[in-house]
Amino acid sequence: MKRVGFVGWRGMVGSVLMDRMRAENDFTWIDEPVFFTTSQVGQPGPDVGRGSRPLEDAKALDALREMDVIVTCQGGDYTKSVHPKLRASGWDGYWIDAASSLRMAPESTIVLDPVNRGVIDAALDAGRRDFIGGNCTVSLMLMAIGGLFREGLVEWVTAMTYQAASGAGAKNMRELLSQMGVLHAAVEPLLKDPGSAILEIDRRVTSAMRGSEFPTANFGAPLAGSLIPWIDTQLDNGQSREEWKGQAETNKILGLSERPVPIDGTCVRIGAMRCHSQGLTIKLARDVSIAEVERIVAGANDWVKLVPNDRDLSIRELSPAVVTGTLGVPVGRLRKMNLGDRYLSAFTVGDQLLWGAAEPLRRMLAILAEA
Ligand SMILES: NC(=O)C1=CN([C@@H]2O[C@H](COP(=O)(O)OP(=O)(O)OC[C@H]3O[C@@H](n4cnc5c(N)ncnc54)[C@H](OP(=O)(O)O)[C@@H]3O)[C@@H](O)[C@H]2O)C=CC1
Ligand SMILES: N[C@@H](CC(=O)OP(=O)(O)O)C(=O)O
Repeated sequence: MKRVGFVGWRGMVGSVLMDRMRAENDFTWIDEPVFFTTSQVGQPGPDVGRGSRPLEDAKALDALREMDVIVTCQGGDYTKSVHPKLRASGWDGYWIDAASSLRMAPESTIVLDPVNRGVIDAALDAGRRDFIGGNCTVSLMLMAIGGLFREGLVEWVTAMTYQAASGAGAKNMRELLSQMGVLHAAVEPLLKDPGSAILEIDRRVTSAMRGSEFPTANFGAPLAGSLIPWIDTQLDNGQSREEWKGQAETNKILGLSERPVPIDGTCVRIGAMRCHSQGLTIKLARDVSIAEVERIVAGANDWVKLVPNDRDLSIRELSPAVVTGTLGVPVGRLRKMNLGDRYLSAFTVGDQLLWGAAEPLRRMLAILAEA
């Protein structure tokens, strides 16, 4: 592959992408990686094995037009401002993007190749040029239960999510930790005394959380010791945009837009660092045994990991603390519900910066290199 331009490579998602590309030796098959920036033009770029070159201007269309592929993790505003101008100028390179702005555009393909390689290949054959990473929650849900969709077993899904601070950005991760620190500081002396009254500890924690000094500039509300039941903007139908993405993106990823599978739920921010968890209720298209469900789920891709519905295993393996920083997507708590034989309950956890953001982009670049 000739010239590949990287925009947004030093941000949080971009850094995870760079780490994964280094780990997989992906830079060895790129003739000329070119690093762009919106704020550090001329400063030394990263050394990915052939010395550092000065950073190029990410808004300079002439420099971008030289690229065969552009990979951007810079964000939606950048995409909205640069992509249309590049395409209008006749640039016909491949655009690989982490941001949501272009996902639902008819010309775009949402990439999650362990789940929709066929859709990606058909798009390439049709001459498509825009390949966009999916929403983290959607991608992680499909990595977990893609096998059930593939077998046509899903009549509908509700997803109740437990989403990490990282989905809101690096500043929010810092704010979560600052909030935790303030809460701890408010009760540190009492914690050291095993005889102190727990209700006094709780009173001081609540008072700190509600105090005007509590750091909430980024989340707008306490997250440590609490939760926030809204992610992204408000839509007229009462959904949050994050909830809307569940059905819209899943069906686009799977190529089911003509007969969409209904998907809905409630998306909630919790105090995890970078793993999103989801409690899923799935109405099966027909009654299938749990053993068969487990076989289908476990065999869907190389990263999904079936966790037997056992108390100790669930506590040990279905947890953000265990999954964070890994590509594994555990799925467990699989059981039929009191609601009836076709109602399946499941719980899954995944790193939202890996399969939720960077990994599908890295793999799309690799697919282009193979083509
Ligand atoms: N966060 C997430 O979970 C997900 C994010 N995305 C998409 O990816 C986009 C980027 O998200 P994210 O990586 O969180 O954004 P970041 O804020 O971490 O980085 C975006 C850009 O900010 C600039 N920047 C300014 N100051 C710094 C600094 N101190 N350290 C690093 N970069 C800095 C960099 O651009 P420059 O070099 O030009 O200054 C960087 O590329 C999002 O807008 C979203 O569209 C997609 C899926 C998940
Ligand atoms: N909205 C997601 C993160 C994200 O960036 O999503 P999207 O790529 O769909 O904008 C979250 O807050 O957890």
